[in-house]
Amino acid sequence: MYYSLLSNIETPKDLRKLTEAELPQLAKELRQFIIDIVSVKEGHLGASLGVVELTIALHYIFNTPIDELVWDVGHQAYGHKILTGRRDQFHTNRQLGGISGFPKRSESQYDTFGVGHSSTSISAALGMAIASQLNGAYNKKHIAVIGDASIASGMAFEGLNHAGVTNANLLIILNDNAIGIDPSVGALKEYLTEVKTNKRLARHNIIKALNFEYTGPIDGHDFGALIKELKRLKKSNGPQFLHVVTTKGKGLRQAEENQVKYHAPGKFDKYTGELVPSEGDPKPPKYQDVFGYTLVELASQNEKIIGITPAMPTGSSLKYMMEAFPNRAFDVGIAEQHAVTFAAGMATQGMVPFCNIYSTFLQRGYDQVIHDVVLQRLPVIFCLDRAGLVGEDGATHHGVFDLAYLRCIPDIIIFAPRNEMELRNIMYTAQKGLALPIAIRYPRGRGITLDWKRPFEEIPIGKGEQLRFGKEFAVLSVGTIANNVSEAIEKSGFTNHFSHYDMRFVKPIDHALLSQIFRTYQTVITVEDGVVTGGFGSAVVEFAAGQGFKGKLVMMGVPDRFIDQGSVSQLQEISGISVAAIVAELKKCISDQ
Ligand SMILES: Cc1ncc(C[n+]2csc(CCOP(=O)(O)OP(=O)(O)O)c2C)c(N)n1
Ligand SMILES: CC(=O)[C@@H](O)[C@H](O)COP(=O)(O)O
Ligand SMILES: [Mg+2]
Repeated sequence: MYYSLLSNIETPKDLRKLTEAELPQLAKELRQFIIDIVSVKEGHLGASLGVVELTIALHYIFNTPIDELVWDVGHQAYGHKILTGRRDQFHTNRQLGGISGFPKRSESQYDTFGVGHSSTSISAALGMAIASQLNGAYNKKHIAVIGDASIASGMAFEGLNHAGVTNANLLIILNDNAIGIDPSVGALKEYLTEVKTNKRLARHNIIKALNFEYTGPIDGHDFGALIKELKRLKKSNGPQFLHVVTTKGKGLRQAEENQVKYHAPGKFDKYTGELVPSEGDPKPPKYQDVFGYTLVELASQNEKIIGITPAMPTGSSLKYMMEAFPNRAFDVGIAEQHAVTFAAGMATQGMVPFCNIYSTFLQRGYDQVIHDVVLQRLPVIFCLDRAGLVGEDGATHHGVFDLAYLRCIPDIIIFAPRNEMELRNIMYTAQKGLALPIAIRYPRGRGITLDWKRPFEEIPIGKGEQLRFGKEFAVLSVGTIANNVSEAIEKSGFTNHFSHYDMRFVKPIDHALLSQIFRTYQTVITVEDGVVTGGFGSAVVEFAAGQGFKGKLVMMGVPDRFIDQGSVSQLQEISGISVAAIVAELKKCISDQ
């Protein structure tokens, strides 16, 4: 496609030179540009297609970057990036060394706030707005664009509650497409549906009740309606709320019809919209599916089992239990804090809650883990998907902190399966009844074997395993990074020199096995796909110090800095936990001997 208008836009100043009549043509080009690139480079699609008109209208009417625009989550900000100086870099989106898939302050002055996790936009924009007033910048507008799923989160309510008693120059735009990644849930979603279909409700508008000037709902694909309303809102002050209705995936038939799949569809044909089929032999299952299918299997045997996900039924594969046992599986919306405490409540009643949360998103429910679950020794089973380096989502999404942030809590069991069978077996073990809560962390992506659905076996709590015997050195790992270690030992050329232990449990760590290791070896290497600071290796080092170990300890793990986006193998290389990096360390042990 020839981008007659888009190719002339370097910044929103160029956009503002267009006539209103030219905006629909620009929208067409911007949509096509996003499709052209995302179809081959992958990324989030539906959300950005849905806000093309809104993005153009906001930069057209408001004086960005002086007026500050905050995108919630940020997965819908591709159009914003392309219109704000990053059109020619957009083909590097989410790749190593390229631009981030989310707004990022260090990337552009138009990215006013770094995002990736949801529901922060109202608080951030309110902070900016009140600070602007304190700084005497009374005419600056602060705009938060938030989706219907993200506004249902506790943080968003906290921001609304505060904003409603201020005179901040804050405009909140609710981009209501009635879907998150999966269909939106909850009473607020039902309320918004009624507002859209039954205007009588407007008299009892909850947003007005919170002291906002409310307008809408308006059609977010209609430039006439958008421009008129934004011009009006630009002139008024105080907390304002504009309810905009859009269609996720707008402009690509398949993306409109299958909004869940086209949230982030992978590669697709830019002309037909059809997904590019994955080729090759049958593949081992994704860990999320091992979790999802195993939970259904266990739930059919144990009626106390409950499944909980905060807004990720597809990503976590809890959807299988939601289909099989709709009364015992809950999507609670983007509400990690609630999900954790809801699970705690269930546990007090003798239920067996499996609370599945992406490792990175559990960070939001940290106090709930400590105060509501662990302090009360409630046997909640946390399944932390997307642990370790997740790849192209980058720094906001890597699940690398969990071992460190959980390990410092007393009375919690922490386990990382080495493969699919271990994930199944620890789920089986946990639902039989543990005296303490347990966190089971496993990575994004696929396992290692097609033959994963084997009979259940109980896993002894707190016991590690020796996988390989070698005479000189001990390598200790937890979780699936064991596969890198095994491969590295094979490739090192010194297989007889290295013992390999899968410690399995970071807490309680196997003291008997560690004692034996430190009595036997003078060099011990730990490997983990989490931060070295405070993680598994730290636990081993603390133990060694307690034993007065005088030999050499090497800790391999994610270094003490944020890791940006790239493929998992690229990021493992950067972090020093790739097969090649481990081989190099093993060879060094040999040469230092
Ligand atoms: C705290 C947190 N939990 C979960 C997610 C995963 N997530 C990313 S986008 C999304 C749905 C957002 O839906 P909505 O706000 O309606 O925006 P839309 O995609 O419809 O534009 C979810 C659940 C996240 N980014 N942050
Ligand atoms: C924006 C966001 O937070 C999600 O869309 C996330 O990118 C999903 O990650 P997975 O692709 O690993 O499910
Ligand atoms: Mg939505």
